Amino acid sequence: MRIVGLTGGIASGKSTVSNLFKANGIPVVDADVVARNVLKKGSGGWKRVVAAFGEEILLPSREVDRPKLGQVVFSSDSKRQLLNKLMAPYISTGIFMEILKQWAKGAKVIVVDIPLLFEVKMDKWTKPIVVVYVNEETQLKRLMERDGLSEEDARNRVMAQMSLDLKRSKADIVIDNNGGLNDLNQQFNKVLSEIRRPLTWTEFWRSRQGAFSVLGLVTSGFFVCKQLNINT
Ligand SMILES: CC(C)(COP(=O)(O)OP(=O)(O)OC[C@H]1O[C@@H](n2cnc3c(N)ncnc32)[C@H](O)[C@@H]1O)[C@@H](O)C(=O)NCCC(=O)NCCS
Ligand SMILES: Nc1ncnc2c1ncn2[C@@H]1O[C@H](COP(=O)(O)OP(=O)(O)OP(=O)(O)O)[C@@H](O)[C@H]1O
Repeated sequence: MRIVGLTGGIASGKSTVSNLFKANGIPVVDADVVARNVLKKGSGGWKRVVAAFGEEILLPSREVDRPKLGQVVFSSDSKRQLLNKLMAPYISTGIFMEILKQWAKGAKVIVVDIPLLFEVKMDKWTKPIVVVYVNEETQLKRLMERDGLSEEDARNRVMAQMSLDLKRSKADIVIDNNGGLNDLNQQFNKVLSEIRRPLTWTEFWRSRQGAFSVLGLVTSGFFVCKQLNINT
């Protein structure tokens, strides 16, 4: 199985690109969705986060008040690191389970959309790595417009991540999303044909089909050897 890593900065356009992959029949595992699920009321992640940050981060429904927790962690490095530490095991297990589900369904190529792919060192599990790049001005403008944030809050969120220039230098494929959606679509089509190229042998053995082929080979090898032993 080919596990494509999709990353970038906050509001650089990862979800927009993810939607293009989905529209073309490529399954996407979204780390933000996994992170949301592990913070649902009553879950293990929720309990640890409430124990560490207190009941003041809860809504009357006792679900986490996400904008409030965002305010807390995006204005303090130490609090963000604490949240990351508490949630990391739940998020990585959740992502692994989603990948496993796709493997069991027989998917040959999947995309894993992880904003913090490099920061949490999950880049070693994905190849190729696609970085959706924008310059800081476009990033801040799109972030402020989409989430209704002040410039200061938007800058805090951008600063909470590895710089996009550094991420770009670590990419196998860069999508420059400074232009409009037509431009993005054209670049996307090239990326799509790149990631749909035939699997390498290593990727093939990692797929469900490859694993069953190994099992089939081992089983028939066993019976052939047994037969040879009987006949000699
Ligand atoms: C702080 C929270 C509650 C704010 O929720 P909110 O709904 O406002 O934002 P959302 O989850 O949609 O995230 C939006 C974007 O913020 C960025 N972001 C989220 N968490 C972090 C973080 N810990 N460090 C840096 N950037 C982050 C990502 O680019 C993400 O795509 C939430 O982001 C969270 O639980 N973060 C910790 C989990 C995490 O690390 N998520 C990233 C997945 S790898
Ligand atoms: N090429 C583009 N032209 C104009 N607007 C765009 C373009 N690409 C994305 N956008 C807009 O920019 C905003 C951010 O994009 P998107 O939500 O895809 O980013 P993201 O990287 O997934 O963000 P996050 O890290 O917060 O999950 C959205 O409002 C989206 O509609």
